[in-house]
Amino acid sequence: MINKIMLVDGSNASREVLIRRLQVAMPEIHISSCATANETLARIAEERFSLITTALLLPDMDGLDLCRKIRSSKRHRYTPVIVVSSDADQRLLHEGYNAGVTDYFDKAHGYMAFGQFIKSFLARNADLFGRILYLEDSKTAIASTRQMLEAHGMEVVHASSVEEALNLLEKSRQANERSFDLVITDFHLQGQMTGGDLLYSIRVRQHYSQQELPVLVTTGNEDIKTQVAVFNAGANDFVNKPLVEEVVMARVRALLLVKFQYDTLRRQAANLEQMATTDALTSTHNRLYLVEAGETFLTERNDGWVIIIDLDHFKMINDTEGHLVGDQVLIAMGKLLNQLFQDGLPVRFGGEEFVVLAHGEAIPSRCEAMRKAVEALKPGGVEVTVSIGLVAVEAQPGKDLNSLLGLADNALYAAKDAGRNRVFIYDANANAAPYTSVKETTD
Ligand SMILES: Nc1nc2c(ncn2[C@@H]2O[C@H](COP(=O)(O)OP(=O)(O)OP(=O)(O)O)[C@@H](O)[C@H]2O)c(=O)[nH]1
Repeated sequence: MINKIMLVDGSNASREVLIRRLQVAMPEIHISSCATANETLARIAEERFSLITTALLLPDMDGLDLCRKIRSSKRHRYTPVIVVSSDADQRLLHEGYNAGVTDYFDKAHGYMAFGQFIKSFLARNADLFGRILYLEDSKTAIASTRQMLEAHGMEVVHASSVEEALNLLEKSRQANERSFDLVITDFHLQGQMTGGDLLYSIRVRQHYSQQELPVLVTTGNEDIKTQVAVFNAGANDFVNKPLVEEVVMARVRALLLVKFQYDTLRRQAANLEQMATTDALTSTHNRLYLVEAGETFLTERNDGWVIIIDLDHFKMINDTEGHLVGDQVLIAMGKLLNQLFQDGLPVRFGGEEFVVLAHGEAIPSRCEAMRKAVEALKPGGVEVTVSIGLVAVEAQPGKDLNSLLGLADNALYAAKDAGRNRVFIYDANANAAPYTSVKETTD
């Protein structure tokens, strides 16, 4: 996480303005500042910063020399460094890359633009930190690789055998905890099972795709045959031993990027699906969802019911209390239906009409309880009642959802005709009768 910025500038006035611009653009970020290069070097040896900005002319050192020193430090070797200057183009073109400058803010754009520039830089270069399952059985390799990964902000969980690695993967899946973002494994292990076996289990047995769980293989053998074997086994990529930090980290970041982009796409797809099938006002399902999932829901069991609920004299509520209060009533109705029919499929059918699909012998009595609950609801102090019509799927053999909705609607009209605020059931003899006349058992 980027949360600490070091700002280096020899001029008090300029430092103050730049800090203010950063604070305005990113109030959540902690900003420290230094006036000289030596002060900066002492400070960054003590504390870890996620970004450093520096002027090109400092009282005690050239800004690019400071950058070189930052690059040779252990702690901030990979920390982005941004030069802030008004005429650095030529120098940066010739020397900046070698000195390790990451980017350049031209003061000619004005101080106002500085905060937004850094904010957008951070958004575009968000650091990639992942949880890595690391399988290696050589003690010397474990310590150094772990240290390297942790120095780059990775969380490392080590396993020394394939069995242990598979156990850790399975456990995190079962516990539904944050699973691993990347597996790094040696291809040739001393135990009975090899890195190839681990890959086989991950891809074929546990069905993780290469985007869901990337695997980076380390191998001491770089011949083409081994490379082909590594990829055939389902690895995303490989690195040769002895490991070179820059190479390993470039691969790790590229694979984490694949994984995180895949996670984001999956989350967005799930959100879109949710939005497309949910009624925005009442948070019940919408009509589209009823069409898509209704028939399947009813055929899951043989004791299904189709229920239509209509608010009584809702036009009057709108007319006397206003549409906003009307909306509050609809929201309260949606909440109640979602609560009462968590095991069912509550839907806003349109306007002030709801449909619920539900299973169980006690559905008529649950509808009567719902009617009473609406009476007691009084959302925003408004007295509200509902009329309810329902039909049992079993009593109407061969009827599809559309026809059942029509029959439930007949019962609803009978309830309205009989004076509203009541439950009517459409029975097997094509009669719509009030709830109280029906004998029922409870679930
Ligand atoms: N506030 C609000 N009103 C809505 C919304 N959708 C539909 N309505 C209103 O719901 C009312 C439905 O009125 P009617 O169909 O005449 O039914 P009713 O007044 O409930 O009468 P009965 O059903 O016979 O008891 C209309 O005034 C619509 O404008 C909505 O999203 N918000």
